[in-house]
Amino acid sequence: MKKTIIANWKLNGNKKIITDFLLNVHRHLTKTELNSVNIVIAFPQIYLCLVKHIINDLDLNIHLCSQDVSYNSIGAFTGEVSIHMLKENFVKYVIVGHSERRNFHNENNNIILKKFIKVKESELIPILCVGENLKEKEMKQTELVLKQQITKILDELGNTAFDNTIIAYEPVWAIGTGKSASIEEVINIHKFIKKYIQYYTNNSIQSLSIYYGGSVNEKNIKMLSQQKDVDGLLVGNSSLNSEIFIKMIKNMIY
Ligand SMILES: O=C(CO)COP(=O)(O)O
Repeated sequence: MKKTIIANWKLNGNKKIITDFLLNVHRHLTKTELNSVNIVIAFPQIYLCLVKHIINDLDLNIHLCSQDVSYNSIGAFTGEVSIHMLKENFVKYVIVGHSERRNFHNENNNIILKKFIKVKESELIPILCVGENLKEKEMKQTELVLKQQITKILDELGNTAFDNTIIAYEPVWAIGTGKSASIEEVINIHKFIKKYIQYYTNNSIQSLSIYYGGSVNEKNIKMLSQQKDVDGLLVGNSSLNSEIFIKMIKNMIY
């Protein structure tokens, strides 16, 4: 199976920066390289339509991801973007429960569950972000926190909750800090998540992928992507520069 790289641009970029970025990717990666890795980009939602046109014009094998979605479908919800709107704009993946949404927008496990359900119902692929903060890590509560974040969804949706979905382990203390989790930590946690869900669903889970995110860069991406327990990587800061992003993709291949 191809490994995935997701560029999460958060609140960054503009039309020119995004267009130049895609032109550089087109210029510096061969067709074979582009097809060796599943490349997914989460630019700010407002640019997704523009990006789809550029990707089509350049014939780039890149998929679109949204950084968030509303759990409402239609109506008086100022500022929100619905799953239908994302679907109309060719989005394939939707990030749900990123720690920045949890922390800066007070999204709790109930809100995240509602968003997760919306994405699953629409047949887009949800990427559920989970992870502990520094205090929880220091208090050795990582597994407890992960269980709480995951169980909410299992309780509501049952054994098929995570079929054909992605869970991204993103420890909050590793995001934007330059301090990635160690390979051992990543492997252990990914194994723990998989085992916990297998246990909960009596082993009936199908095609659940587990990604890692948190200070992934051009140096550590090779080692991380070579691990069989790591199906993909979510990259913030290091994905903003096309040169580094291209280097990361090459490092995943060679
Ligand atoms: O939040 C992230 C991906 O969703 C990770 O961000 P950084 O790569 O900047 O640590």
